[in-house]
Amino acid sequence: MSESVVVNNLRKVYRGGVVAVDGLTFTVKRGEIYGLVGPNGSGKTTTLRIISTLLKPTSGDVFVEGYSVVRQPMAVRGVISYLPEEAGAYRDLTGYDFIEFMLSIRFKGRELEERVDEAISISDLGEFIEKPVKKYSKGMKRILALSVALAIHPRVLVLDEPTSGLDVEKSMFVRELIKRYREREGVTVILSSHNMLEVENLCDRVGVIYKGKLIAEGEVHRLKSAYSASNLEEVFLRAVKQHGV
Ligand SMILES: Nc1ncnc2c1ncn2[C@@H]1O[C@H](COP(=O)(O)OP(=O)(O)OP(=O)(O)O)[C@@H](O)[C@H]1O
Repeated sequence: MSESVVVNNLRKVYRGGVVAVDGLTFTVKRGEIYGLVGPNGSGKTTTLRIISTLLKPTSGDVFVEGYSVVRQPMAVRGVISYLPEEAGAYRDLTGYDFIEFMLSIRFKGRELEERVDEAISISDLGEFIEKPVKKYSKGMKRILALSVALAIHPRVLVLDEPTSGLDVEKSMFVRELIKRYREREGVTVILSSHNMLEVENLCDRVGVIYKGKLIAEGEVHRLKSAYSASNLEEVFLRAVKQHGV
């Protein structure tokens, strides 16, 4: 597998002096599902927003499919889809109108029709697709936004807390979608999550981030054995202790 996303000595200091990301380096292989885990405020969202070109790093760089987020942000945008944690949809639009509007930014004519049909099929929202988004549950809104992100056919999919606040059924639906899409399209996925169990089941590798630094990284079973831990939460606690950060 070759490299798809290369995060290189990334640092982000917000105005006011908060160091959100502090020398982060990691690589995600093409077709891999990579999970960033860490507590509130550890720098996950900041990192994902930089990868998606929504935020500029203070120093360092990220290469997405070979394109630099600093020097070639437009090229990066052409190969990436980003699902923010609070992926909103305009309340008064129907699900169908939302999908069509979002996809019309990238596609036209016949291709737009095909992508809209694909997003509707991915979302599996049945008759709700014709109802206003304000009638949707949080899970349905997230699935709607994810179906647009997938119908774009990105080479890299960036998902901030894709299942946070969703019930068991909707979380499973989202996880299955991500897995299926990776199998089918070979997309690279980077996601953040607080749900260690979910990350264990979904991700090929994880990066444990704490105070803007990567303090452990690897396949979950290897991390568990390296830290003599029975689950990822224990890995995290032992890594924090070991690194003394
Ligand atoms: N726009 C901003 N201005 C100043 N500080 C910020 C800003 N956004 C985030 N921060 C700070 O940067 C740090 C990292 O925040 P970030 O949202 O990246 O963490 P996170 O790991 O995604 O947290 P969570 O799990 O709660 O979403 C925190 O201390 C946060 O308060």
